[in-house]
Amino acid sequence: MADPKIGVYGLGTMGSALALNMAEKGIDIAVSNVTPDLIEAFVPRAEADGLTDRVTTAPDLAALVQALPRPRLLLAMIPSTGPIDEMLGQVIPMLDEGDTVIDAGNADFHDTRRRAVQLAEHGLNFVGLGVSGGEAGARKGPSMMFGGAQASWDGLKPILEPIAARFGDAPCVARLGPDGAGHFVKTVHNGIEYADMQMIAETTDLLRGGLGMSAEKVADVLEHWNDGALGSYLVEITAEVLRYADPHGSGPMVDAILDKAGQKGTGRWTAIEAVTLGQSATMIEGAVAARAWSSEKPLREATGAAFGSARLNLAVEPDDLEAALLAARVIEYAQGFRILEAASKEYDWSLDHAAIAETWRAGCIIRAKMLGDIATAFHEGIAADRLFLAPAFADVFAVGIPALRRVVAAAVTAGYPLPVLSAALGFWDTMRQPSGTANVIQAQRDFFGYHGFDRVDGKDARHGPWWD
Ligand SMILES: NC(=O)c1ccc[n+]([C@@H]2O[C@H](COP(=O)([O-])OP(=O)(O)OC[C@H]3O[C@@H](n4cnc5c(N)ncnc54)[C@H](OP(=O)(O)O)[C@@H]3O)[C@@H](O)[C@H]2O)c1
Ligand SMILES: O=C(O)[C@H](O)[C@@H](O)[C@H](O)[C@H](O)COP(=O)(O)O
Repeated sequence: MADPKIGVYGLGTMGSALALNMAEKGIDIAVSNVTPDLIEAFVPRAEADGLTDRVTTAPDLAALVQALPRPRLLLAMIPSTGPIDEMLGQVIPMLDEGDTVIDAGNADFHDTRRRAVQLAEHGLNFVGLGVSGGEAGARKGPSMMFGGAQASWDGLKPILEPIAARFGDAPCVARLGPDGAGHFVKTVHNGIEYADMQMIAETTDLLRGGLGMSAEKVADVLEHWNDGALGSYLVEITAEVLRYADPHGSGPMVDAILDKAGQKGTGRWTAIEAVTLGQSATMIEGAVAARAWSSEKPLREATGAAFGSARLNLAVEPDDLEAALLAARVIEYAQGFRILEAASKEYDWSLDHAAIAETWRAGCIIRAKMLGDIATAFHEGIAADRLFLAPAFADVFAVGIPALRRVVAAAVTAGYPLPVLSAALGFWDTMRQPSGTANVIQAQRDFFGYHGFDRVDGKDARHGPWWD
């Protein structure tokens, strides 16, 4: 058996899939896990795929480090909170100058920046690798967002490119910047994922609850949309899940699922970073809020009992829903790239937004046809804070905004909650106002707090007459 090129620590859902992907692409690997069960479970899977010759199993972290030739490449696919710090505490003394540790989990980029500094103090490299695509993506080709030194990228590229998803011939992996840049881009990816999932759920509710369609019929509609400009992994899988019947009951499987959404944090982190960077991403915030509110089912039941939960007849056209969702999706990506641009400036990352869009074209959860147009728009020079002004989307908005307005108006009138679709319209109508309402805010702030304001005419009088 040849020397392993890389070690994989953590053989859970993602780690085991990524390891098999590497072995399948001809990369010799060593693997281990904190508990032996997942190591034992991994071996027969490697055997079943005919990959045993590529795999060295190690009983624990120390043996895994020993199994790796120097300079070592050690990839961890474990929870990126406490467990990664625990692991680093154990492994740093075992490693030698020039070795590299890769955190491929969903880490908070602040932690990644801190860990990069920590390892550098020991002459070690730390890479924050955002990995997207779920289990299937990890196994057959994920999208990967690399944050770390150029030298680390040069060393890992021969491993990451062969295992990555491909859009045409292009591998969906790129070095996006130093230290936390990769994990930050992955976090925003997940924020957009939250907003897209919520928008599709809101639209499904309008089609089922509002237009009385069966789950099967909605699946037909989404499948049709997926053949068009809305083509994307999330529209595709929503159509698929709507077709499943409940094996333990009767009716559609989705109706057997409790309407309380989980969240592990990346959406929340995106919203927090956006606000901190002065880039409020209302669609992502709306999606995070919708998940949080969904967990308060008893309160929703009590409020419905107290004030009625009935919804009125909904008068919308399915074509309007399609056009509205498409326009809202452009705004959702635009809000995402505004956060990325703000962070790029704040942390001096010089993010290449076209490369980010290209990395998201295949393998990841938010992969969508639209990402091709987005990448082209950036190559053609659109600024990252105004993707919605790209000529490629002018027609989308010409049709989609009036449709979105009709959909939101009808839904609001009929009592259908649209935290994310309505946020899209709120953003659009705010950004297209040359003169907004902030003058009143400035007057109020000055009135109660002497905060001052700038005058339209530029005159040097920063406080109102209420102070005279
Ligand atoms: N699932 C996804 O769709 C997905 C996609 C992209 C990224 N991610 C990220 O990938 C990482 C792994 O997720 P997963 O879905 O593979 O989770 P998972 O199936 O729950 O596996 C977690 C892995 O971490 C190990 N582990 C847990 N606590 C540990 C500790 N204190 N020290 C060392 N190892 C520990 C587990 O080993 P034991 O089971 O033996 O404890 C297991 O190997 C997470 O950061 C997650 O956010 C997940
Ligand atoms: O890109 C991906 O492969 C997914 O986004 C992945 O990272 C994971 O499934 C989410 O983090 C789940 O997040 P929630 O549990 O917060 O929905």
